[in-house]
Amino acid sequence: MTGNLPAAMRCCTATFQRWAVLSGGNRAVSRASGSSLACFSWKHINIDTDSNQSTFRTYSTQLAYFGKERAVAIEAVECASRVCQAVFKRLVTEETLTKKDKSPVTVADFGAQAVVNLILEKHFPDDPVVGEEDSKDLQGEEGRVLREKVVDLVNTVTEQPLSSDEILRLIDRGQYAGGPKGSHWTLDPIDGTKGFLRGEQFAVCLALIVDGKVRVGVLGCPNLPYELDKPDGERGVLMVAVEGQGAFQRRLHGGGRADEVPIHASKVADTKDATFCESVEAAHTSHGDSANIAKLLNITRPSVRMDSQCKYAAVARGDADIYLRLPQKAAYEEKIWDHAAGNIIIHESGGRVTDVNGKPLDFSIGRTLSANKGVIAANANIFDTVIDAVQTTLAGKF
Ligand SMILES: Nc1ncnc2c1ncn2[C@@H]1O[C@H](COP(=O)(O)O)[C@@H](O)[C@H]1OP(=O)(O)O
Ligand SMILES: [Mg+2]
Ligand SMILES: [Mg+2]
Ligand SMILES: [Mg+2]
Repeated sequence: MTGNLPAAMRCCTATFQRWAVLSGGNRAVSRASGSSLACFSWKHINIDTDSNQSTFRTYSTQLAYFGKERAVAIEAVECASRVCQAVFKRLVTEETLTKKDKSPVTVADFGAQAVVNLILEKHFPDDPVVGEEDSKDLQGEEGRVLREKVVDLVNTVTEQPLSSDEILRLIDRGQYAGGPKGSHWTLDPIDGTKGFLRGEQFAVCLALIVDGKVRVGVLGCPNLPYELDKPDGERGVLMVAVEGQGAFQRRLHGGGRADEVPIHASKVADTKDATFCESVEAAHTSHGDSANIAKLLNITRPSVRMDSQCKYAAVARGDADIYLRLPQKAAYEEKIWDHAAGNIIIHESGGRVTDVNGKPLDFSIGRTLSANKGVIAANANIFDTVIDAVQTTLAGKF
């Protein structure tokens, strides 16, 4: 299911039709669901429940509760998702698509990173951030046009107007190097930029890493259907997990904590009954290797291709059973912001995640997962069988 085909042509079986809504988007729906920035101000942000709970960051106590972190991360992701949706509504047009103009997603990327960092700084001023973006492209005369668009965007959601220097500073709060000690956040302001531009799947991804391990993760998925079986129903899902506390989904701009329901990875025990998902982009994963792995596992259903960490979301709530991300090049190092939130959400939903060699993802090294190659996620029942098939197929290449 690629973005080149109209949604109606992308499905040929009942399963595919059910899935088309996930991997394919519906521009009309996602436009209609985008909220207007004009009616949104972050002064309305209301950190719900738990925010006054004290939080232990000394992880060895095992008492970490992370109530405030959870609530602040949700608000930051919701706010950034609204920014992205407003940009989509306003700036992505048939013309920008025809011209393959990426400027709307660039504006949204920088705007979303500034907004998340503003909210994190307000509540956790001492926490560094490993964010995907930096302000280099916004500086000087060369960056003026883009910078002005980002500044306008961010100032639509702030209580007081921020100067462009202040906004660049906020974006650059994301330059932390990461590592094994202490606390830091990791942020992908828009994961799945191509999905965003097509009106398909993308995600705002935020996670807290303490002493090298992911403890809190939030995924904002504005175009993900709330219920897979209701393809014409509402879209916009937020998933959240805290270590040891389970994984939950709720409506992205909905009823708050009262709206949360626990999510669980599937219980499929025979891989022949499994559905697997993978990137749309052939540059990000080997579709050839995944077809061979599927054959070994007797999987007959076509793969579901979608952009972004929404693939983790699909496995975490049992819409899919397996996520395969198979290296194309041995040299590519996955980035921590592309996996941290999805990783904890899978673990807390009862699923498992490792790299292609069965090694847990190591978030303690720095900005990249330099000790890992690729990513495999699956429900716990079939995980070992899947890793065996991956190993047989890749034959020690990575
Ligand atoms: N060669 C690669 N292998 C794996 N992932 C990649 C590769 N190049 C870019 N990416 C990252 O994959 C993510 C999107 O993944 P998906 O295909 O699952 O939607 C993006 O964050 C993108 O990073 P970036 O956009 O910074 O280049
Ligand atoms: Mg990304
Ligand atoms: Mg990104
Ligand atoms: Mg990027």
